[in-house]
Amino acid sequence: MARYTPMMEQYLRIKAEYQDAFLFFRLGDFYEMFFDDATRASKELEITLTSRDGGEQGRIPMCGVPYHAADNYISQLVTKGYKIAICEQTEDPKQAKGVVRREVVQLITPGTVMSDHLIKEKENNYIVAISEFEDDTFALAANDLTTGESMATILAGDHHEVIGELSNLAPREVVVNSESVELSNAIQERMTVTISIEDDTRIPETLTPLSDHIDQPKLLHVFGRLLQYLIRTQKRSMDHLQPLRHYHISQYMKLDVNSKRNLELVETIRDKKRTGSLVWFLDSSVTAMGGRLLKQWVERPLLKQREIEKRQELVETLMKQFFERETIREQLQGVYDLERLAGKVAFGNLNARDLVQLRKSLEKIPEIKQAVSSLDNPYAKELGEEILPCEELVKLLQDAIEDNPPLSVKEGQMIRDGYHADLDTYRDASRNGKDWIAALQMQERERTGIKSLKIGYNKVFGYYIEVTRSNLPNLPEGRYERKQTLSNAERFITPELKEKETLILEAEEKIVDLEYSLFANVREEVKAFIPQLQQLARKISELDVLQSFAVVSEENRFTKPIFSKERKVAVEGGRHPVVEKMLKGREYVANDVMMDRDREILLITGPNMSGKSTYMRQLALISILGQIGCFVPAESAVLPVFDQIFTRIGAADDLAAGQSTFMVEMLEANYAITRATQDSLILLDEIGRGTSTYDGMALAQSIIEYVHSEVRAKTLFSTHYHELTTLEEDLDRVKNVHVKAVEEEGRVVFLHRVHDGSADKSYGIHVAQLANLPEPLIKRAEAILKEFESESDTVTKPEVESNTVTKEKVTVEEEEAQLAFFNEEAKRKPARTPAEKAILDRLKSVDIMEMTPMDAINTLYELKKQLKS
Ligand SMILES: Nc1ncnc2c1ncn2[C@@H]1O[C@H](COP(=O)(O)OP(=O)(O)OP(=O)(O)O)[C@@H](O)[C@H]1O
Repeated sequence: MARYTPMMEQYLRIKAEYQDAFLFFRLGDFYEMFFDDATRASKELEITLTSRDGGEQGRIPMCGVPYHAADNYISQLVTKGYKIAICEQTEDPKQAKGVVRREVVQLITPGTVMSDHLIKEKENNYIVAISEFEDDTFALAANDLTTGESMATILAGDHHEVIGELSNLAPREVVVNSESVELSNAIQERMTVTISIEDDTRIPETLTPLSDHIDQPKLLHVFGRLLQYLIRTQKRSMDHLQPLRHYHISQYMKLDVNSKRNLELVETIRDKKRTGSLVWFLDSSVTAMGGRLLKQWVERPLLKQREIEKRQELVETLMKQFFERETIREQLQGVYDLERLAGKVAFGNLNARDLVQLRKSLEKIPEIKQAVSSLDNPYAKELGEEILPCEELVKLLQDAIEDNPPLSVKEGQMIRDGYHADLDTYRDASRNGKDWIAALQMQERERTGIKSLKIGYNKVFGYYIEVTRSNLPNLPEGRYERKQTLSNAERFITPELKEKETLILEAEEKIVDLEYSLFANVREEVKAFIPQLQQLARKISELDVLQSFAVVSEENRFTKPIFSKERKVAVEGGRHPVVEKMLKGREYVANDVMMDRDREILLITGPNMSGKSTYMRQLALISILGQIGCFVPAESAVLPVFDQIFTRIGAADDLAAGQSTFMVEMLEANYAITRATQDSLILLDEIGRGTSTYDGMALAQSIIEYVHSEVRAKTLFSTHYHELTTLEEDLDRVKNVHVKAVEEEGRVVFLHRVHDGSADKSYGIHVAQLANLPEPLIKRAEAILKEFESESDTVTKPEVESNTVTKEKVTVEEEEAQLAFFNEEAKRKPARTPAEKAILDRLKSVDIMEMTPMDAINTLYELKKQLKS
C-alpha cells in the first residue's frame, strides 16, 4: 500500500476528525494546509498554492500562512462562514522522537469567535442549539461566548416558529442533531448561517451548576447539545458561562420575521444597514453593553403593563433630573465592556491593559451608584442597590497593576512597585546596576578624556563601551577588550562591566518571569469576580438603555403614552421617528390615528408617494416604542398593549419581482390573519397588487371581511382599489381615511396629511393632466372613469358577506362574482381609435422599474408626439 510520509500520515489522522473545517497545521512558523483544504484556501484567501513531497504518493497541494499573521486569514475564513481547526505542536520539537506531537487546540467557528475585530461592539454573537421533539415542539438554547450569557426556550409549532425566534437572535451558527436535515434546510433557505452537528445532549459534568435550577428535560436536552458543542470546539475553560436563563416568548410582543424586516427595527430593508433602523435611531447608549441590550429590548417589547410602566417612569425621572442623568452619562463614558472583559478573563486571553481598563471602569461605579440612588424613583433605587462596585477587585487591581503597562505580557512593566517583595528586590538590583553603569560612563570619560565615550546595550552583545574611531588613539592599552567593530566606532567590554552585566541581566530576566507569574495570579484572582462583574454589567446596561431612552425622548419631543385596557388607539400628532429624522430640515407632517370599537379597520387610500406606508408603519413603531418603555413620537398617545404586530408591506423590489411576490404576499397575509387576535395590530399594504386587478381586489375585499368578522384585530389596510372604499357602508367597523395631495402652481404637492373619508377618485387623471397629457386624452379618460364608476356600483363589487363569513362560503360565492366581473369587463371595453390603441400598447409594454427618470420623460415625449401625429 502506498504510504505518505509519517508527518502526512499524522496530518491525515487529525484531518479525518475535522472534515468540515480547514485544518491549520502548525509547521515551524507557518500554519500549512494540504490537499483540498489547500486548493480551496488558496482561492478564498488569494494565497499561492504550492506543493510538497508527500512520500510515495508524490507531491501534494499545499499552502500556508505565517502564524503571526494567522488572525487575519482566520477572520477572512470565519466571516465567510467556515470553521478552522487550529492544530499546534504540543511538544518541544527538540525533545521529540520522530514526528512532533500535534493536537487540535481549538476549533474556531462563526458562532464561537472571540477575536475583537470579528465581533460587533453593539451586537451579540449568538450560537444557537436546537432540539426537535416528537410532540412537535422545539427547544432552543442560545449562548454568546463573548459575554457568557445563555438562555433557552421551548417553542410549539412548525419550522416557521423556529425561524421566527432565530431571526430575533440572529445567530452566526446553529447546532442541530445529525438527523435534523429538513430543519437545517428550512433555516438555510431563510438565513445565512453555518449549520453544525452535535448529537451528544448530555450536560457535561463540570458544567452542571449552570443548569441545576432547571428541571425541564427539553431545556436540559438542548442546553446539553450546546455545551457539548462548545466544549468540543473550545477545548479550554469557560468559567464565565452564566447560568442558563429560561425565557418564554409569550412574555413578549410577537414580531415575526417579516414585521421586523418591514418595520426596519434593527436594519434597513434595502441595504441591511443599522443606520436608518429603529435601533440606530434609539441608540444614545454610552456603553457597548447598553447598545447590545437596547437591541434585545427593541426586538422584545413587553406585554405586562406594569413592567412597561416601570421603565417608562424611570425614563420620565431621568428626563426630569437632568443633572443626575448627565452625571450618569459622563461616568458611563469611562466604563468599558465589562461583559466581554469577563469573557476574556475566563479564556485567559486578556493582558495587563485590559486589567487597567477593568480597574478604570470599576472606579466609575461608585459615582454612578450614587447618582442612580439619588433619583426620585423606586426602580432607580432598586438599580442603585444592585449596582455593586466590587471594591475588593478594585483594590487588587490598584495595588497590582501599573497604569501604562505594555501590550505584551512577556516584557514586564506590568506590576506595581510594592506589590511583591521579591520583585522589588530584583528591581532594586536592576535599577542600582543601571545607576552603577551611568556612574561608570562618567568615570571612563574622565579616565580617558574622551567626551563622546558612552556605554550602551544591545540584545546580541549586551553592555559595551563605545568609542568613535577618531578617539581610539586616546584609549589606554590593556583593560579594554574589543567586542564589535562598526564603520566609525569600536565597542569594548571590561571585566567589571561584564560582571555587572551578568547581575543586571539576571535580575531583569527574573523580573520578567516573576512579573508574568504575578500577572497570571492576578488574572486568576480576577476570575473569582466573574459572576459579580456579569451582574454589574447587566445592571449598567439596563441603566444605559434607560438613559438612552430619556435622551432620545427629550431630543425628539416624545411623550409618555398611556396604556388603556379598552383596546383603543388615540394618537394625536403622531410621527414616524426615522422618516422624520431622514427628512433633514423638511417638515414632517404629524398625523392622528384614532381606532376603537367602531374603527377597527382603517382603509387608507391616496396616491402613490403620499405617505400611506409611512402612516401605517408610524403606528407600529409608536406601539413598539411604547411597549419597550420608551416615550413615543406624538403629542399624546393612548395605546392598547398589542400582543402581536403583523405586517405585509410591499417594497419597490417586490413589484418588479412579479408573480412570486404575490405568493409571498398571500403567505404573509395568511400568516397574519390566522394568528392575529383581537389584541393584535395588522398592517396590510396594498394587498392584491401582485396579481391582476379583479383577482387582487376580490382577495383584498375578502381579507378585509374576514378580519372584520373573524379576527377583529386593529388593522390598517392601504389600497389603490378605490372600489373598496364603499365597504365602509357595509361593514360597521371599517372606516375610510385618505392621504391628501393638492395641486400648487401646476405641480402635485403631497401634503402627507391623513383625513377621514376616501381619496378623490379622479386623482390619477389629475396627475396626468398636470403632466400635460393632451386634453382629448384626459377628456376620454374622464369619460371611461365615469363608465367604470356607474358599472362598478352595480356589478364589480360583490355583496359584502355577513359577519358569519367562512372560508368555504367565500370561495364559492366569490367564484360567481368573479365570473361576473370578467364577463362585464369584456363587454364594457370602450372602443378606441387606432392611435389610442397604439399608445396604450406602448404604455403597457414599458417597464417602469427598469427606467431612469430621463427614459421616462423621453417615452412620455414620444407618446405625446404620437398622439399629435
Ligand atoms: N407625514 C409625512 N410628512 C412628511 N413626509 C412624509 C410623510 N409621510 C411620508 N412622507 C414622505 O413621502 C415618502 C413616501 O411615503 P410612503 O412610502 O409612505 O408613500 P406611499 O403612499 O406608501 O407610497 P406608495 O403607494 O408608492 O407605496 C416618504 O419616503 C417620505 O419622504
